[in-house]
Amino acid sequence: MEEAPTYAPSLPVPNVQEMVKMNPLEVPTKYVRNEEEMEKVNYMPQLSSEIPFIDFTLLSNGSIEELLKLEVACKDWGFFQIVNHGVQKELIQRMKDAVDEFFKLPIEEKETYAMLSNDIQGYGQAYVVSEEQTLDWGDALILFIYPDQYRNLRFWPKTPHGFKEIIEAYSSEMKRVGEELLSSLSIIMGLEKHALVGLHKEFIQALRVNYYPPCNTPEQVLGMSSHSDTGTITLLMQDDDVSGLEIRNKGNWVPINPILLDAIVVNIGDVIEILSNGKFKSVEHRAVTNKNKRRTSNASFLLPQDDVEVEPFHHMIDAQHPKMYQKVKFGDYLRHSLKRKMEGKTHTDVARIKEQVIEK
Ligand SMILES: O=C(O)CCC(=O)C(=O)O
Ligand SMILES: [Fe+2]
Repeated sequence: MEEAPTYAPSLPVPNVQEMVKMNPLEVPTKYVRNEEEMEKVNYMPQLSSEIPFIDFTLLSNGSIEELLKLEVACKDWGFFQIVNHGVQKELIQRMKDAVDEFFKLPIEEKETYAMLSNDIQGYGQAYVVSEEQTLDWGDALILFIYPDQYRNLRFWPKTPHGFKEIIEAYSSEMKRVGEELLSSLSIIMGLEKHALVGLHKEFIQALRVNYYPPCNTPEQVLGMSSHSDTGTITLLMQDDDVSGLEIRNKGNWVPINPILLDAIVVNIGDVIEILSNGKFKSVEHRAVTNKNKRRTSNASFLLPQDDVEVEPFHHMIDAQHPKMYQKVKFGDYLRHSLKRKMEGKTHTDVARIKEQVIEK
């Protein structure tokens, strides 16, 4: 059986949780963003309530109304929240509790799962490619979950007890929900229901658990730099009561607050943007931090295999919608993005035809 391929190296950087523990008031200059990057002038919290909520059960049953909502969400926001998804509340809570317990472990124990210098699985940070780059105020645990043979159990925490089984059960639910969403996405792209799942043959699913410690001056730092997700779709679970996720919409930053417990935040990745020839948007997003509260989130990424070729569907190209992207091999595309710092949508350049303007 084939093991997971290697993705990309990232430079070692300090553990942020530990740094804050030792010196809670200090914000080293390596983390301080310039004002332009923080862009608080374009902060539009009042738009937050317009980000669509979609009933997953109705959607899966083919409700035209929900399919239309999904289409609007993918075109106008690139993000939506799903409710009524059938993932047990108790399982979601067990996942959140286990994540909390893991990050509470002493640093020495967490570091037994530290990323190696050549790849992104394990505990640490990704996307750090130069000594000069401004660093994110957060730590992460990245694991490959599917296909099964991509799992490297060396990086799967043994504490808290049962974490492995919780991750497996939780991820299997994210896979179910994700694949079902792709059926609905196929329909709104004018394709046969199983087309997108078929195109991927077998998905890769990766889990990224994010931990953002509190920051004494949250207006100066970012928990996660602005980026768009490179894969097909992402399913994100946020903390129940701590905000931090912000998304781009018409040049503004709009927060997605956890107002409905257990809602899953879904976003369209670059693969869907390319396949749909730009009709459905892979939207830039970032995480901000809080002064007194730590925040966690966990993201399940559904990605194509390395050898899958991605290019716009013919039927989505016409005189009004000229071809925006050229064909890319997903493995090359992903590695290209992992070799850079996260910087909005700049990594999508390799796939874009000519110098098209990146919408913000
Ligand atoms: O913490 C968040 O809300 C965002 C996480 C995210 O964008 C990611 O892991 O790709
Ligand atoms: Fe993301």
